[in-house]
Amino acid sequence: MSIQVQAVKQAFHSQVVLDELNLTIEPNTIYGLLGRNGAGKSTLLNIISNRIFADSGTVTMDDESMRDNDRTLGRLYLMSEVNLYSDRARVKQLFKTTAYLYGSFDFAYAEKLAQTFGLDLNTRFGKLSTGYRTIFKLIVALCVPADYIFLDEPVLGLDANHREIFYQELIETYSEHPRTFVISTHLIDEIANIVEHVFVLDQHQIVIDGDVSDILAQSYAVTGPQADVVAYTNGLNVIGQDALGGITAHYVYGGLDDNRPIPDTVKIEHLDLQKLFINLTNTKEEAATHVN
Ligand SMILES: Nc1ncnc2c1ncn2[C@@H]1O[C@H](COP(=O)(O)OP(=O)(O)OP(=O)(O)O)[C@@H](O)[C@H]1O
Repeated sequence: MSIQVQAVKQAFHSQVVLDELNLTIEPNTIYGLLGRNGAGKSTLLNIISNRIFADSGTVTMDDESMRDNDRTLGRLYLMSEVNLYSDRARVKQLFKTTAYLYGSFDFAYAEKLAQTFGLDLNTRFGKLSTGYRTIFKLIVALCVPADYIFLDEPVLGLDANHREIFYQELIETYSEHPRTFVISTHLIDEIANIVEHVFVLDQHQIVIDGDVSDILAQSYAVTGPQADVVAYTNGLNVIGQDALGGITAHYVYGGLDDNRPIPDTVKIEHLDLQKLFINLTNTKEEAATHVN
């Protein structure tokens, strides 16, 4: 019961956003969808959710097309910045509307979450602050009976305490009731320990598609005197570099050469997800500014 995105192309006017993009979203997994501003993350989530139709390519759930397919689309929920709610409706009415649209809704959990976040169920949607609108949408996303939940910038406008509550609740609800979450966010450090698998979208394609632990296991920072670092990383996949004082760092993705002796002057550590992402998606101009 997975979702397959195959050869999806999307352009707006003459600007290509997604080009022959492929990926598979499996059941019961927490994904991170990472990409620079304008990379096409929202476009991709909108295409999978039928909010926009791709120029070409297919989106299927177990070989069944998801295009205009109520059965498959009913198993999916997209939380995004787009406002689908009437300003006059009260929060509790909106929960009922969602229950009607999706066939059911976990009212007990929604009330518990509202209490935890301090959201008054009697408030009209239009009176909610930016942060509380996000909180309302998050509560809906966690309480709808969907198997695939897409969270496009889920913590937009949330303060640090509310972000922490959200991450905790996400982990708890996922462990009690596994389903798939795809989280698109720029706060990579905050989700690095939550997501199991990442997609990195860059240059119109998915450039990384893998389990976080596997990806980080083959991502390295090699630091030391410039000549030694350059000699050691020669021929490896160097995705970025920094230089500070006499110390040079080369960032390597894709493994080291086990037969190559490591000079005493050189230190090798694993990269974290954020540092890996920054180096993978740096433009040449940006990368040049890191080197003295
Ligand atoms: N309806 C539209 N009409 C024209 N251009 C669009 C439309 N939707 C998106 N775009 C363009 O497509 C590109 C990708 O936008 P998208 O919102 O998918 O990126 P994103 O990765 O979600 O970005 P961000 O992280 O900044 O939210 C951008 O250049 C955007 O301006």
